[in-house]
Amino acid sequence: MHAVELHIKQALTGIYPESEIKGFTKIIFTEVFHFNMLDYYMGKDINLSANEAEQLDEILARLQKNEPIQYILGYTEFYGMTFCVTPAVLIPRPETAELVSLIIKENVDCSAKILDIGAGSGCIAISLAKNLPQAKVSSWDVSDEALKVARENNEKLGVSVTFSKVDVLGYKPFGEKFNVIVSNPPYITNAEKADMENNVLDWEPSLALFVPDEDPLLFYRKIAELGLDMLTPGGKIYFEINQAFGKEMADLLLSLGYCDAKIIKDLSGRDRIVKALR
Ligand SMILES: C[S@@+](CC[C@H](N)C(=O)[O-])C[C@H]1O[C@@H](n2cnc3c(N)ncnc32)[C@H](O)[C@@H]1O
Repeated sequence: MHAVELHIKQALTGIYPESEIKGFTKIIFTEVFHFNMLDYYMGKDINLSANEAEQLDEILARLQKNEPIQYILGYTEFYGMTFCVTPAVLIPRPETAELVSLIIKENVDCSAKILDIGAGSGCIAISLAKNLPQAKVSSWDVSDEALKVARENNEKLGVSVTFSKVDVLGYKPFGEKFNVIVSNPPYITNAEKADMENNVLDWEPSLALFVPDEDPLLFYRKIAELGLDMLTPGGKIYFEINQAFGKEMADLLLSLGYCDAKIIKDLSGRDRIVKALR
């Protein structure tokens, strides 16, 4: 084993499983120190300068505190693009890419007006804007820090999503209409915290994650009610959902007067998306 690889292993053993340590090692070698992948797999040794050795120890100290590697690197991949991420934004998840894929597939031919509620890094809105070039995409978030990251990504990735500071829970519609509304809002109940990993609980923004136990559908209900005013007739609403509430979500949309509500499973077979027509 490389001396550096051994050093990483010793620093992280007992905190992470071996497979995850191997993943971090590969990222550190190839993405941080730009070591050639082939050389890495061939077992060639890696020589670090004094500065690089110091940088490695800083990274290991952060990993020892359970900080997600994406925040340490400052970026992550989503939908074939590199998004800046900071602890002010949720790290985009693969399930969310499935939501983006579905919306692109179902709206490919139209110059839709799309509203994304809860921008975070901007991953949904920016991926839609990039892949539906005729669409006009807007996105809201209540967090100034998240909006700063989303706007930076918007500029860096060369799209023109309009990001605005809006508290959706207090929003009163004023007549603006959209063809598509999408949201991946906070949806984890406090009761579910016990099952969550420390790297999420200690590092990702609570504002992006949690809803009160007594009202887990708080954001969905408010956004679906807004949709009644803000969607054009036949307009579409798409939500990423808590797997525990698929049926409740479909029932909620039908009770509000939406039609054709469908629950869609993610690649792991869990209820993950609900969509309906206005
Ligand atoms: C689950 S994260 C989703 C982020 C991003 N869309 C994604 O899929 O990775 C939810 C986002 O909703 C935002 N949010 C929380 N409360 C809000 C509110 N009252 N109004 C608008 N946005 C809110 C959070 O700041 C967070 O960025």
